[in-house]
Amino acid sequence: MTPSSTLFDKLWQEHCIQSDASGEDLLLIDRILLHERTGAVALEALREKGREVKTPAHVFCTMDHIVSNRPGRTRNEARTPGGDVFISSTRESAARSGVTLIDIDDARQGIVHVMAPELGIVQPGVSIVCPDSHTCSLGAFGALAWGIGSSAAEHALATQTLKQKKPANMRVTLKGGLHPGVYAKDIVLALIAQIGAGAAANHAVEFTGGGVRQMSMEGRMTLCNMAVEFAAFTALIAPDEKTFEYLAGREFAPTGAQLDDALSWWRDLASDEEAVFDKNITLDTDALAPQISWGVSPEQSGGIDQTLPFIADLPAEKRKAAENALAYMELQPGQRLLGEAVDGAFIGSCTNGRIEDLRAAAYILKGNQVSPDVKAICVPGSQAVKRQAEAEGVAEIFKQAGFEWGEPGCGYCFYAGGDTFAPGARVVSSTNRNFEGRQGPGVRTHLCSPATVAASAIEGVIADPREAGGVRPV
Ligand SMILES: CC(C)[C@H](C(=O)O)[C@@H](O)C(=O)O
Ligand code: SF4
Repeated sequence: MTPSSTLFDKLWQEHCIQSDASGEDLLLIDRILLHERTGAVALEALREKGREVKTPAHVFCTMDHIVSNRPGRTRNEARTPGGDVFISSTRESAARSGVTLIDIDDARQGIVHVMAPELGIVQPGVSIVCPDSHTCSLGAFGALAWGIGSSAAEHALATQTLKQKKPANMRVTLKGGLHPGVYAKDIVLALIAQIGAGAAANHAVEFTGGGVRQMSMEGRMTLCNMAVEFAAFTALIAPDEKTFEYLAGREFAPTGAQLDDALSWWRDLASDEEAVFDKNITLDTDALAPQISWGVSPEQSGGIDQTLPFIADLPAEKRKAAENALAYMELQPGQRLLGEAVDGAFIGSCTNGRIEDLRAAAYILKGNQVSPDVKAICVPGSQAVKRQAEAEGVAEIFKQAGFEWGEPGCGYCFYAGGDTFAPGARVVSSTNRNFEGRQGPGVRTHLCSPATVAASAIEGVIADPREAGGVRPV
C-alpha cells in the first residue's frame, strides 16, 4: 500500500485475492448475514444447485423482515400474506446448511443491521455482506460492509468470495460539533439534501471530522445506514476507542490474546494523512437545524423551520420531481411544515431503532401524552434494545405517553403487506425511505429523527424537538 491510501483502499487490498483483466477483483468475504426475506431464497437456490455453504460458522441468519411486530406475536406469525412459508423455509434451510439461525423467539433476535453489531459479528477490518441494501450501516465499525443481491449472496455462500469492481473514494467531513436537537439523522438528511440522492454512486464514503468522533456508535450507524440513500457503494468510519468499548464482551467479539492481537490491528485502521479522495464534501454541523423530508426522496428534505421550495426556484431538472412529490404529499410550494397535522408517528428501523434513539425520544415524551389524533408506534430494533429500554424505564415512558410497543422487526418501515398506517396517513418516521407507498399504500412519510417524531406525536402536528420540553444532549 502506498502511504497515501484511504481506509477503504486498505480494507479492499487486505481482502483482494485476485484482480483480473475485466477490472473486477475477487474478494474474500469474512462474514455473511442473511434474513428471511432474501437470505432464505439464496440458501434455497444453493440447495437446488446441489451446492453447500462453504463456511457455515461465518454465516448468520435472522428473522426480521416479514415477521409480525404485534406484541405477543407467535413463532410463525407474519404480516405478509404467505409469510409463514418464508419463516418455515428459512428455519429448514438454516438447519440443513448449518448456519447460525437467530430465530423469532431467540433473545438475540433483531433487525439484521442492529443485531450484527450487538452480537459482535461485525468488527473493524472484516468484510461482511448481506442481501440487504442497508448493510452499509455496519461500516460504522470500520468494516468493509455492503449490500448485495440474492445471486451474489449465493456466490458468497458457496465460495466465501465475491467478484466486485472497486468503487472510487469519497470523503464527507463533518465540521463543527453536535448540538441539542440535531442528531446523526438530521446531519445525514441535510447532507443528502445538499449533494443529492445520486451523489455517491460508485463511491465508498468515509465519514470523518470532529462531529463523527463526538458521535456515539449508534449515531455513527445512523449516518452510515443512510449512505445507500445517496447511492454510495458503502460507508465507513475509522474505528476508535468508542468502537472497541462497544464491542467489548459481545458474543462473537474476540477475547484474551485474540483481542490483544485484534486491537493492535484495529488501532491502525485509518486513512493515511496523505490519502487522496476522488470526491470531498464538507458539512458544517454547527449551522444545522433538525431536518425533515417533505417529498418522496430523502434528498427532498430541509430544516424543520424552513418553508418548502417554490417550484420555479428549483433547478430545472428537479422541478417535475418536486411537483409530483408535493402532489403525493398533499403539500403546497412555499408552505411551512411546522404545524402540519400528522396522523401517525413511528420510531424504529435499522436507521433509528437503537437504545440511544429511544432514549432521545423518551426524553421528550416523559410526562407527555401523544395527541389523540395520532397513531404512535415504537418498534425497538432488537430484543436487546427492547430489554434495555424496559429495564431503564424508557419503555414505560413510551407506553404511558400512548405509544404502542411492538416486537422487533422491519414492518412499519417497509410495507411487507401487513403492519401499516391508514391510506393517506401523514406519518413522521425515524426510518430511511420515503418513496410513495414505502410504509403502506398511500402513506405519506416524513423522515426525521426520533426526537422530532416524539415532539410531533405529542403536538399532533410537525413540531421542532428543540421547543418540545427540552432535548436530551447528544
Ligand atoms: C427487503 C430488502 C431486500 C430491502 C433492502 O435491500 O433494503 C429492505 O430491507 C428495504 O429496506 O427496502
Ligand atoms: S428496518 Fe427497514 S430499512 Fe432496515 S432492513 Fe428493515 S426494511 Fe430495510
